[in-house]
This record gives sequence, C-alpha cells and structure tokens, in this order.
Amino acid sequence: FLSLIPPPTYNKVHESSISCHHLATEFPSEDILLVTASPVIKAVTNFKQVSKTLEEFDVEEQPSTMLEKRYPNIKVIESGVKQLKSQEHKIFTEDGKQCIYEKLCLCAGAKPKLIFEENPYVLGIRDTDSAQAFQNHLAKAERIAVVGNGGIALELVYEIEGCEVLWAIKDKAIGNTFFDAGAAEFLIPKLTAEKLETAIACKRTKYTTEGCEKEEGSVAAADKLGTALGPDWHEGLHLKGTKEFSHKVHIETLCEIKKIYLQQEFKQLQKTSLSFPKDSSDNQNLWPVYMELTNGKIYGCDFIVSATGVVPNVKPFLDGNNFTLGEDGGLKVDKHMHSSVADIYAAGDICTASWEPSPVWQQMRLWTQARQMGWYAAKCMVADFLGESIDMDFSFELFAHVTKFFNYKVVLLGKYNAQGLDLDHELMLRCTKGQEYVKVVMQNGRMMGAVLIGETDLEETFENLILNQMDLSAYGEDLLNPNVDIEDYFD
Ligand SMILES: Cc1cc2nc3c(=O)[nH]c(=O)nc-3n(C[C@H](O)[C@H](O)[C@H](O)COP(=O)(O)OP(=O)(O)OC[C@H]3O[C@@H](n4cnc5c(N)ncnc54)[C@H](O)[C@@H]3O)c2cc1C
Ligand SMILES: NC(=O)c1ccc[n+]([C@@H]2O[C@H](COP(=O)([O-])OP(=O)(O)OC[C@H]3O[C@@H](n4cnc5c(N)ncnc54)[C@H](O)[C@@H]3O)[C@@H](O)[C@H]2O)c1
Repeated sequence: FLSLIPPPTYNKVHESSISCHHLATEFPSEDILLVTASPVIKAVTNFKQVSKTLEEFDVEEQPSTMLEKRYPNIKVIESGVKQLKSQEHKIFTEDGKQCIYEKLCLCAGAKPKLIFEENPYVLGIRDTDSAQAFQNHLAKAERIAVVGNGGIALELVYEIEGCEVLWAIKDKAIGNTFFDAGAAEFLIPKLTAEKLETAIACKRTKYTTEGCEKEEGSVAAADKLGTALGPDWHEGLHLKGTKEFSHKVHIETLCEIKKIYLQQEFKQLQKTSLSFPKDSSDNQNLWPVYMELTNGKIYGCDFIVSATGVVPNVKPFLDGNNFTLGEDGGLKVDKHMHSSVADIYAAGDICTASWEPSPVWQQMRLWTQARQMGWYAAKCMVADFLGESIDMDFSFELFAHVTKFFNYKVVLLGKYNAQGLDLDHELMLRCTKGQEYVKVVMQNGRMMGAVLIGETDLEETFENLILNQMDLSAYGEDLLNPNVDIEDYFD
C-alpha cells in the first residue's frame, strides 16, 4: 500500500474493516482498498475494555459504503477475489477488475467444515444468509439434529424452542471446545428446565438477513461466503419450530454420524431388510432424512445442522503462490502477522498463528482474536512501511474470551482447559448449583488458566494472577474460598 501510482492501481488491504480503520487513520493521504465479497462490513460497537485483556462488544453489520463515507481514503470494491498473483503483486476480482498492491492483508475468514456436505438436508451456519435459511427451515420443523459440540451447537440447543433437538456429540460431555465435564454438568440442568428467562427484545437489528434456498425440498443455503456471525447472532432471529414446548433436547454422546438416508432409501431398506433398525425414538413418523450413528442408533428428523468447526478460507489465494500452511490449513503468520509470501499479511480466521506463543495464549477462531489480529496486522504493516520495529501486541499475552452460554456469562482465561500442560497440573473448583462455576488450573503453584461461569466478579483478579505468575502455593484452597475476599489479597 501507500502507492505513488495513480488509479486504477490502488494501495490495497483486502477485507477486515478493522485493519482499514487503522491504516486509513495512519495514512490519511493514501488510498486504502477494501475488497470484499460481502455487501456488509462488521462494525464493533459498544466496545468495553472489561480488564487488561478481556473485552466486550457488540458486532453490527453496516453497509460497506459507510467506511467510504467515514474515511475518504478508503475505497471499497464489492467483489470476491478470484485470483492472487503474488509475484506480480496483483489481485483479480470476480467482476473483472485487477488491482496492484504494495502490501496486502488477507482476512477472508473461514468456511464451515460440514459433514456430508453434499447432502441437501445438511446445513451449516456461518453468515446472515445461512442463519436466515436455518430460521426458515426451523419454522417448519418438528425435530432437527445438531451434530458438533462447540460454540454453535451450544448456542443452538439452548436457543431453539418448539422443536425436538437430537444432539449427537463425539465426546462424553457437552461443550468440549469450551468446557470440561464438570462445567458441562453444571450447565445441563438449564437444558431441561423450562426457559424462564425471556430474551431481552433486540433493540436494533444487528444482522441483516435475506432468505436464500438452494432447491425445492432441500435445506442447504447457496454457496456464497458472507461475513461470519458474531456474539448474539441469534438475537433478532426467531428460532422456533412448530411445537409449543420450550426445550426438548436428547443428547447422544460418544458417537458420530455414520450414514445419512433420505426418506425413500430408508423406507426401501425397512421393506427389504427385516433386521434394518427402526427409528430409535418413540416417534415413528416418517421423516425427510435419517441419520445412522456410530453407536448403531438411527434417528429421523427434518434436517441436520452440522456445527462441526471451520476450515480457513485459503483456496482463492493458493494457486501459484507459495504460502506455507499450518496443520489446520490456515496461512501461517509470524509474530508480525506476515505470511510466508513477501508483502502479504493475514489476520483472523484465515491465518494460523505460528510464532512462539506466550505460555498462556492459544489461537481460537473467535471474533475477539479476529479483531485483535486485524488491528495488530495494520500496525505491523504501518511499522514495516516506516521501517520501524514493533513489539507483539499485549492482547497476545493472555488468552481471554468472554461470552454467554445458556444465559450464563462465561469467561475463559489462559489454559482454561489445561491445554498442552504437563500432567502435573491441578484443578481447583468452586460450584454453586444454578449460580456459578469456578475452575482454576494450577501448575507449580502458579495459576495457568480459569473458567468462570456466572457473575463471579473474579475475572480481573484472576487475569492479574495469570499474567504475573505469582506463586500462590501459600494460599492453598483459600484461593477459591468464597468467604475470603480474594480481590483484597491481590489487587
Ligand atoms: C454462528 C457463529 C457464531 C459466532 N459467535 C461468536 C461469538 O459469540 N464470539 C466470538 O468471539 N466469535 C464468534 N464466532 C466466530 C467469529 O464470527 C469469527 O471468528 C470471526 O468472524 C472471524 O473474523 P474474520 O474477519 O477472520 O472472518 P469473517 O468474519 O468470516 O470475514 C471474512 C470476510 O471475507 C470475505 N471474503 C471471503 N472470501 C473472499 C474473497 N475470495 N474475496 C473477497 N472477500 C472474501 C467474506 O465475505 C467476509 O466478509 C461465531 C461464528 C459463527 C459462525
Ligand atoms: N460464543 C462463542 O464464543 C462462539 C459461538 C459460536 C461459534 N463460535 C466460533 O465459531 C466457529 C464455528 O463454530 P463451531 O461450533 O462450528 O466450531 P467449534 O470449533 O466451536 O466446534 C466444532 C465441534 O465439532 C466437533 N466435530 C468436528 N468434526 C466432527 C465430526 N465429524 N462429527 C461430529 N463432531 C465433530 C468438534 O469435536 C467440536 O465439538 C468456531 O471458531 C467457534 O469458536 C464461537
């Protein structure tokens, strides 16, 4: 970027409005080009720095032209990039444009990693269109299946009303990407209880939606990649099936889907093979689709949601370019968010952090990290251009995520699930049923991570304890004693 070449050759930054804000401010007289396949950008609003590393904010979708209005040196091209020629420093867009860049930041996100992707009764949720398609199909459904045990599945099983949910998970306990079995146990009663909390009415539309269906009868959304949803994505959606009850969730643990049958196939197999199993539930209706699980059970349902993680969206950029990819398929970036290809940076879901991380930070594909990486990548681009050195941003010192599951505030800090720690670590727990669940991960007397569910008010103190690695051996179990005002000890 910072080109001295006149238009139509632009300085450019690909996607990430966050990087753009920073670049546009740093270089007000230069052209910054934002190339995006989506007509909307995500804007962070109501940003609140909760503590040193914890941040809370809303994500709103706004027309991308808003950026142009606010920053006259940003130009938005609303078209997907179909090819990158890194040697020539050129990108080619679907609408036939080509642009030369001096420095480029790739922020094209990730795609849902769907199981049985080709099956028209399997759908994923990533952007506003796929969420809208999901809502439309749910409105006609009596029973759906949810496969996966991470963020989306946790949110769905709690939010869906008036529809039976068959939840198939590979693990013993729910929520494996965020919780251990103890926290899962704490949360489970919320799934069986009638939902007393009424959702607070959405004061504004955060996500704009337009319906999109692939073909008659099938449920999958059209294959175009919009901007990923963020916190509270289900606010403003009506996640209700055809029935009048609140929750009805049946969990099948330790299993995966082995095979999917369409109704005709299932009927045929029932007719021709006497030993072919019947629907394992009480409800023997004929369903549009059936899933056979690895535990031998078969369940019919209206459709299946595959909430089975994401894969970095690198495909449009690989051909002819020598990117080094991480094990998870993302573009490897160093501590300056620089990829393995000259003048190309990457941030957010598309990248794989490949620097030596702080002992209490790990990458997770989250909005929080996408925001921090976008901001930091822009700072690195500026520093590179000016020939200045730059230190790693403080936000990468400690993994910190605040979210909400089952209407509880959830704070995750550091190695909250003892990820990658040796076996000599210990766990300390405090739990009050229906109110709070506190878990800390200790190693050699030092706090390495924490899970805080409910209004514990402990996040700031624990964040400090993890960051300063103070030896806490002397405090023993008092660390979690509710009668000891732990904040007074350490603040
Ligand atoms: C349902 C759901 C709920 C979530 N909830 C939370 C949450 O509560 N908290 C949290 O922290 N995280 C949450 N996440 C994760 C979070 O949304 C992502 O980690 C974050 O959006 C990643 O940001 P990104 O900018 O890297 O990618 P994205 O937000 O996916 O943006 C990528 C952009 O690139 C564009 N693009 C793609 N390909 C091209 C191309 N070839 N040319 C041009 N443009 C292209 C897309 O249109 C899009 O605008 C959720 C995700 C989902 C799917
Ligand atoms: N509140 C939040 O912070 C929040 C909410 C929703 C989504 N997100 C983020 O959005 C992204 C997408 O969410 P997600 O829930 O799809 O991903 P995820 O990574 O959170 O969870 C994926 C789940 O799918 C399971 N899985 C993978 N392959 C499977 C298979 N073949 N069969 C059965 N299960 C399989 C994994 O064990 C894991 O439980 C993630 O990056 C997630 O962190 C975050």
